Amino acid sequence: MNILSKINGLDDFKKLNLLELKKLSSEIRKFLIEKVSVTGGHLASNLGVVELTIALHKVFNSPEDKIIWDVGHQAYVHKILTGRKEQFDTLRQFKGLSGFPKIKESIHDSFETGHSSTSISAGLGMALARDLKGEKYSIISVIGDGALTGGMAFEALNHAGHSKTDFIVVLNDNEMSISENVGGLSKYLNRIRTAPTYFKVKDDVESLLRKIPAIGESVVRTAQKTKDTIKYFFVPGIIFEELGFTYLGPVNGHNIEDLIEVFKRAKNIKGPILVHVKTRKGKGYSFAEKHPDKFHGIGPFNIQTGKKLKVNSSKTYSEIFGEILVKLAEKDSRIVAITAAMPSGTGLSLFASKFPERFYDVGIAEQHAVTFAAGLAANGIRPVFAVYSTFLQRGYDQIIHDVCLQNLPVVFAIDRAGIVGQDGETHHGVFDLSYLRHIPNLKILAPKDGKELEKMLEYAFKQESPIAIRYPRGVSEDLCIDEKNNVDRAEILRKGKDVCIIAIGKMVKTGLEVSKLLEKEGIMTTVINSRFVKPLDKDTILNEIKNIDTVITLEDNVKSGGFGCGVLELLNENGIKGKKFKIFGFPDKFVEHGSVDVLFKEYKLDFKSIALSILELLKKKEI
Ligand SMILES: Cc1ncc(C[n+]2csc(CCOP(=O)(O)OP(=O)(O)O)c2C)c(N)n1
Ligand SMILES: CC(=O)[C@@H](O)[C@H](O)COP(=O)(O)O
Ligand SMILES: [Mg+2]
Repeated sequence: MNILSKINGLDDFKKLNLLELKKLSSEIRKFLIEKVSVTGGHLASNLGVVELTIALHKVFNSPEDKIIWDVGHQAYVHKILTGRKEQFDTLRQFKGLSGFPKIKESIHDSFETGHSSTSISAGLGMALARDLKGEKYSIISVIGDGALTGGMAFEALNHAGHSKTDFIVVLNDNEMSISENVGGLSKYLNRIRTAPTYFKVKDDVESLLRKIPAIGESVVRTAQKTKDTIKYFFVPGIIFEELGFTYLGPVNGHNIEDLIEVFKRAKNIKGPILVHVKTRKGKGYSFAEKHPDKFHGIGPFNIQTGKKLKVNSSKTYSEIFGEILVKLAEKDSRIVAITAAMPSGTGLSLFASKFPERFYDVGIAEQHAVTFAAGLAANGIRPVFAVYSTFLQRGYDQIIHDVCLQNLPVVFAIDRAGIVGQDGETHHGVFDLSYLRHIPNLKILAPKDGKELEKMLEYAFKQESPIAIRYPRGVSEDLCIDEKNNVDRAEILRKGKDVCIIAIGKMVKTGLEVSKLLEKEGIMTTVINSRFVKPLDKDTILNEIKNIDTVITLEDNVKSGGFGCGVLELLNENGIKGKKFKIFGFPDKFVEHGSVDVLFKEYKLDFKSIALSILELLKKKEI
């Protein structure tokens, strides 16, 4: 690591010659593999953008010039070059280096990302602000071919193209989203990947055509009028040209010289430019090149074998969901499944292989996915949209306007609800209970374990109205199962006279642990597994708290507008007064990255901290 060890920031980097840059790219790859094999992280995307990032930083001058990384999972090389390589041992750990761009981490991180397809909108906003202030520098948005499938990216291209402002979009095309990329645009990009590199602007082609006697003026006129002409054959990125961009490319994204040349050219052309760069996801590490999906986001692994280090044999909630869905779909041919570019993460791969004709990967298009599900349901099909809690935030209006207003039987299987861990602020699923609970017609459930998820899914497909089931990231630890108890009622797990704990989802386990700990202190608790966030099982809850002075709720959602607020509303509406009441959930702040256990302790939501808080509460008089 001769060259890398001497680089402590962009000033050192800027002095390197081409040969040194080439060596540096190999050293960076080795460094990334070594570090991510220990901490885990988004390896394959970063291995693919080594030369691209080097060339960008060689041609542009960060932080004056601003680079915006779409999704931001591929910004590790940028972090290395901008003075953060020493922090890589702490990557994605609590208080350590974030896996995404963070303004507080560096002045070279000009905009924060985590969710996809935002970089062009943000870049355009920054470019137009620059123009308004009369300033001069470059703004570069780097977006992947997967992120380009998101609707926002198109909205922004449409706006940027006619804005005529100086703005560069770098399309990092590796033919992959997390899984294989999907859709018509992806097919179009595949076609133009093989075209010769094209550095001229569309107008040049027209003047070239004019000079060919056999073609001449009339063809140019026709070319200007119709889309199906020779002009479209000559200009590979015509879609972008028609939107108002100058298209440059396709360029080999692993050739630093070519990249430097194209970026220099882009820097000097006026108006919006799109540079199409072809890269290979996982480049330089055979296992990641072969399985870019597995190495997209990976836990600690063995570098020699490419195998994950920690293998937990228990099933994850996603796997359980996928398996049950297949069973249900075998019995009911109306059941179909939708994903927005997360087939494996949501556990839908099995369903996709069993029922390819009933499986839809719509790309990174959560809004479309929700309304598409509404359309299917409106025409007699039973869709389930399996989606991470944080990404469903994108579909909020569609849930209200297209699904719930018409009371359509769409099932939302909301994965990664609660704290997800190392991805941090942008990815924790701690808002869903609050952004869903106030929507009329929607039922919201959360299972205490995998077995209950199974029952809840069966229940969901029997409903004639929308229903959301939310469950956490990771493996399910089975608690007790009450065969007689249907999931349409709350479940009483323990009975006690001093405190009533009403818990939802994975916090039911915590509730039981709290209860056992308090019992050692002579405090007897009732523990209710609410199962429903909405509608609450009013009869069970009111009956159980009748003779108990202290009521607490547990949830892995923010407190504001969440499950506890729902219980509080229930008590209020039923005239229940004079009890001590406390909501345990996440506070009104963005929760940082770190392991799930560490974060629960940090926010005093582990069972010991909760038990201590309850003891405090019992000492106090009424609140
Ligand atoms: C709104 C949203 N939906 C889903 C995701 C999950 N996600 C993260 S990266 C990714 C694939 C992105 O593909 P691409 O932009 O081509 O980048 P690559 O990993 O290929 O470099 C997906 C689906 C996300 N971050 N944001
Ligand atoms: C960057 C991104 O949004 C995804 O890659 C996400 O990190 C996946 O999370 P899981 O590891 O929970 O599937
Ligand atoms: Mg890609």
